[in-house]
Amino acid sequence: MLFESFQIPQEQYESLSSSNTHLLRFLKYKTPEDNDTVIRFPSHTDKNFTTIVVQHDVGGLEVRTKDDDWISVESAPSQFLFMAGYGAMNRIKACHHRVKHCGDKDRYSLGMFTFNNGVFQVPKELVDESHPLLYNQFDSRGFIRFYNTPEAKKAESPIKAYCGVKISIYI
Ligand SMILES: O=C(O)CCC(=O)C(=O)O
Ligand SMILES: [Fe+2]
Repeated sequence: MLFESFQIPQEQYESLSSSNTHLLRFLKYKTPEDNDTVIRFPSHTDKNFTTIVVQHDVGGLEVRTKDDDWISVESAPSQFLFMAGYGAMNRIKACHHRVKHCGDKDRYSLGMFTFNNGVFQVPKELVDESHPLLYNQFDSRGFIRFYNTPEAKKAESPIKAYCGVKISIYI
């Protein structure tokens, strides 16, 4: 669906979408000991390709907008948040998100993390004069290993630090 929305022909994305691995993770956040609002999962972007999160009963998930405001994602049975993980599609930015959890109830959420296997390359349909190539092709598993290094941790954008296209200006 994601590739189709950018009018990428099926033969182009088939190899990308057929070599994915999905990880379904249940998360439980115990009732906080004090009653102040607590950041339970600090702001981050995911290191996989895309993520779907659904919250059960207790909300708290927030996403950061391009103006650096935080907006909360409603917790409703029919509400799923679909977000870009490393955001190497050239057009879609990685989604910064966090979890704030307060009150007197445990919080449960369910996340489905989709990983690319092998080498990821920005589809050429997403590169043009207004959208120059931002990322060199990279090994998705290699990026996961890089993500836990001190270099990635101090980078504003781990994916840019790993495989961002470096622009040289000659004067
Ligand atoms: O628990 C949530 O709502 C989000 C969890 C999350 O962001 C993560 O596991 O990467
Ligand atoms: Fe996350």
